[in-house]
Amino acid sequence: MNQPLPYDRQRFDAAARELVENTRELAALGWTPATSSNFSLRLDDRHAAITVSGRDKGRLGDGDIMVVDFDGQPVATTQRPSAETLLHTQLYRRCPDIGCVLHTHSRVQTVASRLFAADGKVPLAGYELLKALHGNATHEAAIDLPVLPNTQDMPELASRVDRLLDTQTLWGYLIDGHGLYAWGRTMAEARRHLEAFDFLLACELDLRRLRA
Ligand SMILES: CSCCC(=O)C(=O)COP(=O)(O)O
Ligand SMILES: [Zn+2]
Repeated sequence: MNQPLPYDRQRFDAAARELVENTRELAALGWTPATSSNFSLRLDDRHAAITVSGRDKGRLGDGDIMVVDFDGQPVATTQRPSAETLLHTQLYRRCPDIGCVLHTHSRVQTVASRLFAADGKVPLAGYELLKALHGNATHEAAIDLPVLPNTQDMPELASRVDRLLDTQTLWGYLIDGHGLYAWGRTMAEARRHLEAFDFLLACELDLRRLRA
């Protein structure tokens, strides 16, 4: 006899559809080269739906989404979750409001992460588009997008993120030579944040070129 699932199956099915649709759209922008990037949605207070590791994110089907608990362990499946699962589940565990985490490797994100790595942050100020980030009501907002050193040690990376979150509200961070993490309360909000960061980083790169 099959064991009952510890999560709501209908909720998982809906999350899988939403993840597949949004992942395909982000892949079509060229933001998920060479199987990179990973995407997740909260299911409840202990589980998230997340992309299976190593899949071509432009060709995902429902079978490429699985469930993990907030320790990053697979639930009711033998599939292997994203290698970066811990960077998703740490946010769900820590912040009950966070409903969606998106990670991409666009060229703009990767170049900016290299350029600003030594400073540990990208200062973003004076842009109307800062209002796309939840909580910012005016273009006069100024934020620092953190840039963390890359490592394959996910617990180490997760503890750096935890330390940042201890002192500030964040909607994303860069990892040097790697890509961008962004999140939100819903898929729509997480996408808005992801797209806003990518646009603002592209502006900063253009300004650097034009001023050189
Ligand atoms: C070939 S991309 C290297 C791993 C990575 O950074 C990534 O985003 C994708 O890893 P996943 O295990 O989630 O497919
Ligand atoms: Zn990655």
